[in-house]
Amino acid sequence: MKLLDGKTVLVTGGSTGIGRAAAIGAARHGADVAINYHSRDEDAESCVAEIESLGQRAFALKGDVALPETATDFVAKAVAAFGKVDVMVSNAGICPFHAFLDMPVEVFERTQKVNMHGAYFMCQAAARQMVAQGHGGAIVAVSSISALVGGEFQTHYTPTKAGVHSLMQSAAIALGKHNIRCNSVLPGTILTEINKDDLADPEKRRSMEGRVPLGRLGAPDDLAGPIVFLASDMAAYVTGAALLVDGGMYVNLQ
Ligand SMILES: NC(=O)C1=CN([C@@H]2O[C@H](COP(=O)(O)OP(=O)(O)OC[C@H]3O[C@@H](n4cnc5c(N)ncnc54)[C@H](OP(=O)(O)O)[C@@H]3O)[C@@H](O)[C@H]2O)C=CC1
Ligand SMILES: C[C@H](O)[C@@H]1OC(=O)[C@H](O)[C@@H]1O
Repeated sequence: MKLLDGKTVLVTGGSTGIGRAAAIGAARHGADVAINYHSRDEDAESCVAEIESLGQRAFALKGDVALPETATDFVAKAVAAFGKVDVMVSNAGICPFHAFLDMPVEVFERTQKVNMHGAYFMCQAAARQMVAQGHGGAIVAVSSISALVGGEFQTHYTPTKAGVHSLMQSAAIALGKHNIRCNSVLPGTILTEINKDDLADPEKRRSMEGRVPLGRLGAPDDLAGPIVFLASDMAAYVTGAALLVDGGMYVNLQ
């Protein structure tokens, strides 16, 4: 069964990792897909090619989500290409691991701007378009297990993920009257570019794996199903929710 037949889905950070898996997952479920990305031109083009090979329409637009105009431009180009916006998957994010006491101001500010401001502007631009269309929609934001727990080298990052989770709760209230649903997914540790260097340390990797009851770290595709579900009409009465997708890592106290 295809869950997103005839829908138009926008994904930020779609060149690689979780965003790419979400974009291709949406296409497998019948959606036309627009991806935003920041620097990986070849990966973005190969994502578009993979979506087109599934028989769906797709395009990639390069832009920095930290800037409000990237969001308005992305939504406008999607409307020009596909005629409408049904789903926004706000996923783009960075996590430059760094100690707290000597955190450079630029690293702190850039992380806030990409992860938090980026999510805000993208979700707002998509919501404005959905309200104008008048037939509802769905927003899925990629938060994190880190919205709920801390990280020694993530003091700049975890508050942005809590912020994204909170943004979905408030947006669910603001947009419910327009039948626009807003939910977040909270991935655990998923093997992507964002943590390649951090998990190159075998001891760190073993210790993270050891915390997962399902016995393995996640793959980007592990997020595709939950994101497609929350984007789809199967989740028609789900809004303001947060779905942990972490192999059980969060509940594993002892
Ligand atoms: N991997 C994990 O363990 C977890 C990840 N997450 C969250 O998932 C999301 C995706 O991360 P993940 O797939 O792991 O990471 P990746 O590094 O694999 O992918 C990040 C994506 O975001 C894009 N991006 C980065 N900065 C910008 C920017 N300024 N403007 C537009 N796009 C940008 C990248 O584009 P490009 O590469 O083209 O520059 C890329 O497409 C993030 O929000 C992250 O916080 C949450 C929990 C766990
Ligand atoms: C980048 C990290 O490996 C990853 O990011 C998150 O949000 C998770 O909590 C992991 O720490």
